[in-house]
Amino acid sequence: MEIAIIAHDGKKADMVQFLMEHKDLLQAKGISLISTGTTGSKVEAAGLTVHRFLSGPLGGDAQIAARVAEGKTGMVIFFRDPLEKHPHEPDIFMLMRLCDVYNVPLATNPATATLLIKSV
Ligand SMILES: O=C(CO)COP(=O)(O)O
Repeated sequence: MEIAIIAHDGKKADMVQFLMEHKDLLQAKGISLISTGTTGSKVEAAGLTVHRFLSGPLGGDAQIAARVAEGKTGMVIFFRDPLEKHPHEPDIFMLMRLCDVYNVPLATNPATATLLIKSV
């Protein structure tokens, strides 16, 4: 199963903590991870293998949205920062919208992500 990992800058520390807590499970289940560019470097630093797409503001969210639409990505874990403005907001909403269009599980905070990852 392919899972997308994305975090806004203000949430990257939370994402790293989440990954460290669930690293064993992610590796044991043979999950392949994909990520937006800068988030991907954090995923790698956490000791996990990940395929990195472009940085979010440069089209990375759109690339992952396309994979959701194509049926390639089965879950999206996207720690959004609700207290910041983002120049690529249309891409962010597109990704979330396509998760709903294609009924792909989407977690936007650590509490939901923890529940979702335990169900894999
Ligand atoms: O902006 C993002 C998600 O909308 C994340 O992009 P980065 O992982 O490149 O910081």
